[in-house]
Amino acid sequence: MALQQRTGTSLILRLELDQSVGAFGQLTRAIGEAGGDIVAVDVIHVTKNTAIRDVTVQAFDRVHGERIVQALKELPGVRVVNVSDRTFLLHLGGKISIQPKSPVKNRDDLSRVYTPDVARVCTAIQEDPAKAFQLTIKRNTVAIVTDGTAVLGLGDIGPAGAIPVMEGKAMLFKQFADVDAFPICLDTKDTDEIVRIVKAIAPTFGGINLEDISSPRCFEIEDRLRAELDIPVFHDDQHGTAVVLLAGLLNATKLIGKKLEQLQVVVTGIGAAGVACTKILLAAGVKNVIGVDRQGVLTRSVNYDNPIWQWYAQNTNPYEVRGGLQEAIAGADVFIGLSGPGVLTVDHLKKMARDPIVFAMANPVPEIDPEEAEPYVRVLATGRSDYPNQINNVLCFPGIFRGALDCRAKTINEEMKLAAARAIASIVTDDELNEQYIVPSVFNKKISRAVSQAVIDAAIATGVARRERPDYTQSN
Ligand SMILES: NC(=O)C1=CN([C@@H]2O[C@H](COP(=O)(O)OP(=O)(O)OC[C@H]3O[C@@H](n4cnc5c(N)ncnc54)[C@H](O)[C@@H]3O)[C@@H](O)[C@H]2O)C=CC1
Ligand SMILES: CC(=O)C(=O)O
Ligand SMILES: [Mg+2]
Repeated sequence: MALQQRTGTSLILRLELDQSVGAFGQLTRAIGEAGGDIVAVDVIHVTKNTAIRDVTVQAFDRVHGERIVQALKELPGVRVVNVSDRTFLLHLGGKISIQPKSPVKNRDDLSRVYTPDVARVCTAIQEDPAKAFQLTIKRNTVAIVTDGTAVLGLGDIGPAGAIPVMEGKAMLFKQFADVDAFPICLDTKDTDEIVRIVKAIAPTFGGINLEDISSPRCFEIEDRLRAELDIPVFHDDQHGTAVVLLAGLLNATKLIGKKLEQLQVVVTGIGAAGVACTKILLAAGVKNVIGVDRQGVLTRSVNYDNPIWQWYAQNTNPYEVRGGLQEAIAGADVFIGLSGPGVLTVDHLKKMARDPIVFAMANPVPEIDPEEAEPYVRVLATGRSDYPNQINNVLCFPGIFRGALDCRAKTINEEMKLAAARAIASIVTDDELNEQYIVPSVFNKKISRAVSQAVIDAAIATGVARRERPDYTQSN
């Protein structure tokens, strides 16, 4: 309930009210009695007998919103003309658009941007394909590719249902790092077909951000595209999440005074994000990670059909813990949730070591209600923007692609990811670091520059940059 209250839903109610003394007071009282919170009132139109007003009301959730509307419908002298949900209003007609960089004002402009003069530019690129980086949108454009099979924690909701999330990612790419990103939602789940389509569209793009493709197909799709394309291919749910998780953990462990090597870490949800987070933790020095999925703890004594689980079981759970979360979490320092709501309980928290660190990162609803968990943990983080410590891949993907595009990296490798994680962590200074502030806010303007510069340095050091001196005086 508390979680719902903080999330809430905001309704704009267009109401026609009789112009009688006390009518507005009755209206506000009815909304208050139904538990709604009036956020704003706008007068739209007034006549001698009636007034039309837009009343913005905050409700706990959709059902609560419906109850408020019903209460108003039953109120004498009030007519509910229309109900709009502010979130839906923000999505009307989509959230992004394409703008030309210069106007086409006359025939001369037309013949340059289009035929006949454009043909000279086309031929120049045909003769030297690398010129596509200078003379087209390629240098600053990323494809956000999904098949809609693992959209947030909503699961397989299909490619059309995935569009709003991909549009949202495109907005964030632009706002935080001036990267032009375009949503591409594919109506196929076939691995071979996805690989073929992405390869076929790749010429337009400087990078491919794979998003919300379910495991285990996501691993093969990414591996094959990385091998076959000469532009960065980055599965955000794996690596973006892993980078931000590591940043958060580096800072959280400073607070509890433990080194990564000393930690017992439990990960629930051994899918795209869970596997990548585990890999980055192992690369950063964590020795004891225990993975738990629906069937329980992954252990090396079991043979798994899923090859990535087979790898996982061989490389984690060094003390061969068996059972479920109940067994895995006993004495654990860190819980990392990348599974779904309700997985973690207060009973689990009570079994953890002193000063527990809990990153409940499932979206949109975390593994445990943060308000329920708070009294039992030292550091708490979620993937959401309405709580402190938002561990979300948005802290990573804009800056990492900004850096990769600027140095024309062929790929995004492990060193670039580790550098990005350290850069994000370093934005929180030792003076600022506290339980409520282990990662910088998404709106901290330093992030994208710090991440992109760290990524460029790592790309140059590891020999994957094709351009060493990006020009920051240009926007792209
Ligand atoms: N905060 C962030 O930045 C991010 C959060 N996520 C969240 O992490 C979750 C997983 O995402 P992906 O790895 O992309 O999905 P995925 O579909 O690849 O993997 C999910 C895994 O969780 C397991 N799982 C589901 N419910 C479980 C339960 N009750 N107990 C144990 N295991 C369970 C599934 O069997 C599957 O192996 C989603 O809720 C997603 O929104 C994912 C990426 C980034
Ligand atoms: C944040 C994100 O990418 C996800 O939840 O899937
Ligand atoms: Mg995602």
